[in-house]
Amino acid sequence: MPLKTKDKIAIFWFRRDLRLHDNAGLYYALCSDYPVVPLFIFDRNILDDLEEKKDARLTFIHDAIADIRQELKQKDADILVEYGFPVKIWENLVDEYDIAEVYTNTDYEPYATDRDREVYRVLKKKGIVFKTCKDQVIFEKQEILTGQGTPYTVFTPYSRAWKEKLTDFYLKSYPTKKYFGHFQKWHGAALPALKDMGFEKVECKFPSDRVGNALLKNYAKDRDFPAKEGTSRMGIHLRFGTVSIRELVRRARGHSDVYLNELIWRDFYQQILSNFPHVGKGEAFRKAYDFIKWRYDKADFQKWCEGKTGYPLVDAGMRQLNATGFMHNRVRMVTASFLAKHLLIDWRWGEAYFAEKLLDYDLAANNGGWQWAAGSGTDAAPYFRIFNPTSQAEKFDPKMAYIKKWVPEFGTDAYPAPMVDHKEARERCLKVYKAALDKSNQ
Ligand SMILES: Cc1cc2nc3c(=O)[nH]c(=O)nc-3n(C[C@H](O)[C@H](O)[C@H](O)COP(=O)(O)OP(=O)(O)OC[C@H]3O[C@@H](n4cnc5c(N)ncnc54)[C@H](O)[C@@H]3O)c2cc1C
Repeated sequence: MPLKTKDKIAIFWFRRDLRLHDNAGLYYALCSDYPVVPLFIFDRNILDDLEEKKDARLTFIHDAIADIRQELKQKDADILVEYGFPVKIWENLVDEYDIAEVYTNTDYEPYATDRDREVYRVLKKKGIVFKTCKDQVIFEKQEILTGQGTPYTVFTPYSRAWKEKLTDFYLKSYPTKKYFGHFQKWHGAALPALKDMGFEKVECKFPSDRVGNALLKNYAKDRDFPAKEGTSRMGIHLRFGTVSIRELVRRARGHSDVYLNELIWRDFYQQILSNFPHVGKGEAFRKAYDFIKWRYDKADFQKWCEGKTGYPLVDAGMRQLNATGFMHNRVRMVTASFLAKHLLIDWRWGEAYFAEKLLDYDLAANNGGWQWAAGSGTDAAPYFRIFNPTSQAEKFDPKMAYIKKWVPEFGTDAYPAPMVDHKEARERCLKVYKAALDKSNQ
């Protein structure tokens, strides 16, 4: 049966939480007094900006929605899937259906915050309650503060406070399954195909959504070596919410403190973005670093993008990124540092390139990682500590297995000479950074 316009319903709006299990907002919707209709919007404000029409992230999202739909069908329920501009879509939905309440999970990115404010206005005009829930992080914005009531800007004390506050209460799973009978019973139209939205399905194997015991056991010793499969590849699942952060933290606790720490980094950068929104608007966390005279050299940037810098670890990383949409964390740090410090190219160019390519792209973590590498971010190592890409390769890829995989011509005449000399680039960087910081002190 189709969705009837006279039924009074609650809507649960999926965004970065594409799962039916352990989902906070969905749980509260299912506990409301109204039958629940799930909704997903393919958002043209985001999609229209994607130049690559074979974007694997779209395939991932589409697959996740199809899985949700499949599960709902077993309960005689369905999901409303729209394509367009969210505010406009909501204006239509409130006219068409008798909506009592709307539930969703908070999305902390600046675009999402602005969009939700607009949607709130549309709903309010009709007297519809809009409830947002914490789901994406363990602790949000104001939950972990210093003794002075200010946000932490240094990771180590933040992580200590985070661990002190953590109790089982924050990790409890939301038992949505118990309430699956509260979905509205109806059958909708087929999902819009990717090609109807101007995209193509990408044939690729996404990482599993499971983190095995062996991985957690060896994580501390293996995670820094890009040739090993030593990290969990949970990035894309956490980005789109196909895995619950509470579930992962429960797995990490008691198995790997080092892994838990990485999950805390994720919360840390989310709260930085919420508490210091200027970082999400193209500004350095430490304003003094915006005095740096960057080189906007397109040809050099292109060499970096293509993995043709003549520094094999940097090149391997960039080629892994271009070919797979993934880059190992250690190599993300080295490639980012190389762009900002060796090439003195504005880190924002690199940030944008990663945003386009990474399957696990997340504004808060990406911006945090880039600003860390450029020295302008939180908790930064002093700017004069500059990664040496050659010694990083010797230390973390000692048998050159990673390099040989991605840069097979390394060691032959076909491989380019280093595009900058490490020592000279280092000195140039120190000079330019110092001049900027001196200027900001004037
Ligand atoms: C320049 C730069 C850009 C980055 N861009 C992103 C990004 O767009 N999206 C992203 O999720 N991570 C980003 N990171 C952090 C990190 O590199 C990735 O989270 C990690 O490599 C993903 O692989 P994994 O899932 O196997 O990680 P694992 O090592 O298995 O870690 C598990 C999870 O912990 C979280 N995590 C781990 N390290 C960090 C970190 N430093 N900051 C925040 N969260 C972390 C991620 O959610 C990750 O999936 C970036 C790091 C740097 C230096």
